[in-house]
Amino acid sequence: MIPSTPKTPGTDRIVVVGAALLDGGRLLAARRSAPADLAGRWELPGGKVEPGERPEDALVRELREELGVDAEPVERVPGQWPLRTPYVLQVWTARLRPGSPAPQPLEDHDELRWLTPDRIWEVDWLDQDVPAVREVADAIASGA
Ligand SMILES: Nc1nc2c([nH]c(=O)n2[C@H]2C[C@H](O)[C@@H](COP(=O)(O)OP(=O)(O)OP(=O)(O)O)O2)c(=O)[nH]1
Repeated sequence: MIPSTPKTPGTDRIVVVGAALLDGGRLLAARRSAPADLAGRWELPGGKVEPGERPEDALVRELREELGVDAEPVERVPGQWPLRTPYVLQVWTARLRPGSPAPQPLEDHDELRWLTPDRIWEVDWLDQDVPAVREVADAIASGA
C-alpha cells in the first residue's frame, strides 16, 4: 500500500483554465449569468480542470460545452492568478479550428463579445481576472 502523503493545509489548489480565444486579433469575452455574485461580470470562458485531466484538454472540453466551438490551445500565458480559495486561474491563448461553429453562450454566459485590442477594457471584467487579462493584452500586442 502506498502511504498517503501528509497534507499541508492551504496547499491544495484546483486549477481553473481560462481561454484567451483569439480570432483575427480579437479576444472573446464572456458575460457570466451565474452564480449571483459573478453574474453580469465578464470573464475568460473555461472552467475547472477535472482530476487526472490535462489543463489543455479541460480547456478544449469547456469551450465545447460552454460555447459549442471546436478550439485548440495555442500557448500558456505566463502566470497564475488566485481566485476564491482553492481555485487558481491559468490561461492559454486558443483559436478556433477550421470549420468550428461560431461561439454561442450555451452555458454559464448570457452574452459574448469579440473585443479588438483597443476595446479590451470596455467590459467589466471580474476583479480577479484583471491581472490575467492584462497579460493577455500584452501577449496580443506582442503578436500572439
Ligand atoms: N471559467 C472561468 N471561471 C472563473 C474566471 N474567473 C473566476 O473567478 N472564475 C471562477 C468562477 C467559478 O467559481 C470558477 C470556475 O467555475 P466554472 O463554473 O466556470 O467551472 P465549471 O464549468 O468547471 O463548473 P461546474 O459547474 O462544473 O462546477 O472560477 C474566469 O475567468 N473563467
